[in-house]
Amino acid sequence: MASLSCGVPGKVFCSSKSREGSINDHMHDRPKGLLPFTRRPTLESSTVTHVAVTCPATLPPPPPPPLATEIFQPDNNRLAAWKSIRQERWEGELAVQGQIPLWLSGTYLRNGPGMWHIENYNFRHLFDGYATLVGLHFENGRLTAGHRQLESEAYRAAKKSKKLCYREFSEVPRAENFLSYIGELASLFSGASLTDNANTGVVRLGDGRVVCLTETVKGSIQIDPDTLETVGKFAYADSLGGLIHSAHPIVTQTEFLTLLPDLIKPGYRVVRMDPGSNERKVIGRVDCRGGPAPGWVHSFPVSEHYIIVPEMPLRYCAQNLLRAEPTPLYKFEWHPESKAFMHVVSRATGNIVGSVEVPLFVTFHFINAYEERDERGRVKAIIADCCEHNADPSILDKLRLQNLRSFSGEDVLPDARVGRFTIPLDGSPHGKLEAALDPEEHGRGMDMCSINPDYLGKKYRYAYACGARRPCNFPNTITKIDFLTKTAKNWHEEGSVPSEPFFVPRPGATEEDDGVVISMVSAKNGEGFALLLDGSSFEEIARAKFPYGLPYGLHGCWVPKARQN
Ligand SMILES: CC(=O)/C=C/C=C(C)/C=C/C1=C(C)CCCC1(C)C
Ligand SMILES: CC(/C=C/C=O)=C\C=C\C=O
Ligand SMILES: [Fe+2]
Repeated sequence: MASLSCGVPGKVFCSSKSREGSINDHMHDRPKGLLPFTRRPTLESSTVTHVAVTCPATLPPPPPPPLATEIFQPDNNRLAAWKSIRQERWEGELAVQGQIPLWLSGTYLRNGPGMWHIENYNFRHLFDGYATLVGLHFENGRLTAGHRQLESEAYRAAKKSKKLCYREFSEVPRAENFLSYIGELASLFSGASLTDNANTGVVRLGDGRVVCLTETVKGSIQIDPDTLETVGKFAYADSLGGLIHSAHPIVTQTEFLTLLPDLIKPGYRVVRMDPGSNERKVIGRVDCRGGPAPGWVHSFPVSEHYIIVPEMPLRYCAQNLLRAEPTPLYKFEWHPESKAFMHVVSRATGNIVGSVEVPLFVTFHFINAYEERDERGRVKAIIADCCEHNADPSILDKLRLQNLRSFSGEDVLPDARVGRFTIPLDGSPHGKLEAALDPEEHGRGMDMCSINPDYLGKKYRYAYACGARRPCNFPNTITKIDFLTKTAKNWHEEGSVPSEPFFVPRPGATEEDDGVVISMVSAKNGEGFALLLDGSSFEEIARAKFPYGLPYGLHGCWVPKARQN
């Protein structure tokens, strides 16, 4: 029986029908000699009928004992971070150790690729997995939690046909014959074969709608933040076309800004959408200054008056898009000769007010940006911070599931830092890129960042991110960066993998770090828990264990509880 039950009494969706899945022994990406990581239901068997019942206060069954032939690695084998979620959905109240502040009222939603297989076929890369949404509902110091698979077309088609039907980050459906290969090439250009598996992030628009996103434009899917149910496609009501966009739009109460890379005439369109509207409007365009294709724009920063468009030498690659087998850089290519640039677009006019060459860089995530003024109050430079991988694109391949699942104790996570760009607006041709603090402060690991949202685009002092306690193969600490003192405070629990720390400010706060930091942790012993740290002291204030291990997840958002009256 693969169904889950709750750790505390509560409303739980229990499986009315389920069967233990076969052991997956066809893992194409498993190192030779290692046996399966876990028993788990097949995709089919996890598609169970769910009935809301009240469960007794039982703990879930312990994980199955390893088979006699299994090589048991106590430190590595139980971690749930890189294992597919075992059931489509669950919901229940969690017992809380510690104190949840009473002011914390609302829902933290986290999205991420939580299911990395179809039947006995295992995906290659972290970013390939089908989206799993996790929700934490905080109210009056209590916590109700749950997860649910996102019902994208890609996920539904895979369940129905028991095979991959759309192109994921690294996975490509197998063409059955030459004619179907030609058909697939055509459908790649029309976008029909691209995934809508919105597994990267989730945002709350100014009008209250909640949308899951990935890098394909068609992968914009609205969900209900209370039930985690899929509402339907978020269709853009404009004729901008374009197949891909930044996975991280800038979303505030008043706007939605994103970048649409143009692969035909290399450049980026800067677009804006109002709350309540589905229509994006172009506010500017940046032509690339180097390379055969635009640089990858997983994210970008904004300051109060400007949108900053990064042109990274890790560029989209048309040939790699067509390949059935991935290259070490997947759909991208490293072009150091094409150089790197930062462009600055005025929010008011859409004009380019600055464009400078910068040192080569690799980043997924920008942290924030702000304007520096001269003594007469004129903006003289933009400061833009990012999680920078020392201009080494190999980080992308380190996120292959085989690498993540096979930690041997060797320190294999490449070094990263907080990269701080200084982009002059006085016409100088070059900008600077330097470490904002000594990377040893956060163990030379740096990714998955957040800030106090009230400081978006403004001068700020603190950032929260995942850092490293070495040796490791993935960021394994939660770190609070203080840009003023150039120091970091670090949370770490041996063998565990925390997801992106998300900062929620206390209503009425006057200090930037007055609030809580939420993260979901996959623990070494196979368990999963929600963790709350005090934003200021960075001490743990509460944790609440899920009745099952949590797969790793990427980005989240906060949905405040609607005020009554
Ligand atoms: C999870 C994450 O961070 C990134 C996901 C990126 C995806 C799903 C990218 C998909 C793509 C294709 C399916 C083809 C076109 C290129 C590209 C945008 C990389
Ligand atoms: C998890 C990650 C990088 C970790 C490297 O240290 C990147 C995630 C990117 C997508 O959101
Ligand atoms: Fe991201």
